[in-house]
Amino acid sequence: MLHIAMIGCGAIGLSVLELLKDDRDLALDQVVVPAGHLDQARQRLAGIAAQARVGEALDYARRPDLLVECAGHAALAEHVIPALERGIPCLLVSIGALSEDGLAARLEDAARRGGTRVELLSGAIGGIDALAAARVAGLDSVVYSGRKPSRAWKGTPADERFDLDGLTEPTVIFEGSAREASSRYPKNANVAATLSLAGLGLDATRVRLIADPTSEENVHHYQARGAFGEFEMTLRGKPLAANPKTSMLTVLSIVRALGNHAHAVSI
Ligand SMILES: NC(=O)C1=CN([C@@H]2O[C@H](COP(=O)(O)OP(=O)(O)OC[C@H]3O[C@@H](n4cnc5c(N)ncnc54)[C@H](O)[C@@H]3O)[C@@H](O)[C@H]2O)C=CC1
Ligand SMILES: O=C([O-])CC(=O)C(=O)O
Repeated sequence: MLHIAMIGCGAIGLSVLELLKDDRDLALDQVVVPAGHLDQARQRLAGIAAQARVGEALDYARRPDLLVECAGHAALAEHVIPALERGIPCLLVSIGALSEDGLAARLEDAARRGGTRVELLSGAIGGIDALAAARVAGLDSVVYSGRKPSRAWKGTPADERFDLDGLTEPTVIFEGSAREASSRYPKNANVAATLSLAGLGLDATRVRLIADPTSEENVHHYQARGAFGEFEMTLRGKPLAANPKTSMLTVLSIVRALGNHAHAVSI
């Protein structure tokens, strides 16, 4: 039995728990959310994981075997780094946080000092195995575009620059490096950071973000070229009903990763 702690209990966290509630190899012991969200999290968990302790910090007395983060960028410094330092292995989806200066080095250092490992999950994108393998022989270019329905860009810097409700055709709302995309769009450009860390890095990976009033999908497309040859991938993800910014595949990638840790066979 694998005892897990979860950081965050929003659209991703609840969907993950719903899918895992009958898995006898996994037990959710703890959920961490900010102080203002404790009651809401307890209510949300009542039907699916009533046994879980809900707190604003991890209870190290009930040491989890594995911690999974699905909370947002701030959670890395607040919860993930301290857990790694104490030797708890961690799975992350808020990969864009690593665009912050020095944070990737702090994360790696914490894992080394704790004698443990941190795994960056593929989240809403696929092909990370191929991209990271291709990098071994050298990559020349990686170009990514992320296209989401207009409503997914509400509350982002694009909301200030564009009349999102008035758009009638696909509109480029950002063009630049993955580093800039990740820090300006923390809830919408984690995929850009994931591709960068698997591939050419945050500064050399080119990113285009698009608000598309004609689409109901989160469409991720990238093209990689290098010594290995080239490949191209398009992923048309369905957004979660509870959060239109987030694709369902993100949830499934966490469920897969947890299963791989808990079960006898991993794939
Ligand atoms: N790698 C990928 O492909 C993707 C990554 N993400 C990441 O996952 C995060 C969560 O996504 P959703 O569940 O859709 O968001 P959400 O807004 O529905 O839920 C966020 C949850 O985290 C909690 N939370 C917020 N700040 C926290 C903190 N500092 N410490 C602990 N808990 C905190 C909130 O109380 C809430 O329960 C996003 O912010 C994004 O960083 C999201 C989509 C794709
Ligand atoms: O869920 C998605 O489609 C991708 C996403 O939000 C991100 O890259 O942060």
